[in-house]
Amino acid sequence: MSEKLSEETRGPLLDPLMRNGWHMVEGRDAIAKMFEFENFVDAFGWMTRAAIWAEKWNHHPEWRNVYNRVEVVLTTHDVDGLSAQDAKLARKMDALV
Ligand SMILES: C[C@H](O)[C@H](O)[C@H]1CNC2=NC(N)=NC(=O)C2=N1
Repeated sequence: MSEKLSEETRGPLLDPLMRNGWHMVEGRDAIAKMFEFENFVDAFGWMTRAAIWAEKWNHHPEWRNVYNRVEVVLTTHDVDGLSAQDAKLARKMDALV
């Protein structure tokens, strides 16, 4: 079961992500990033690879694809905020680019 990140634990987990293009979503305890690819097929292929990990970890993104861009929002619905699962999936998404 995920736990909501505390003020003490969120810094070390989120700071590296913030340095890599992720940002807090205004008004939500969530992180977001816009991924841009060469074309639609590259974007969709990346989504497919990310989806396999999301399903394996039972932790799913909120995402929107328009042509070569994918806007991703990560938060943990079960705890109504950010958990370590979000940081883990964000790291994996960055690694899959
Ligand atoms: C029933 C199912 O295991 C839960 O709804 C899982 C599915 N995927 C999830 N994804 C995300 N982002 N947050 C969750 O709390 C979550 N919970």
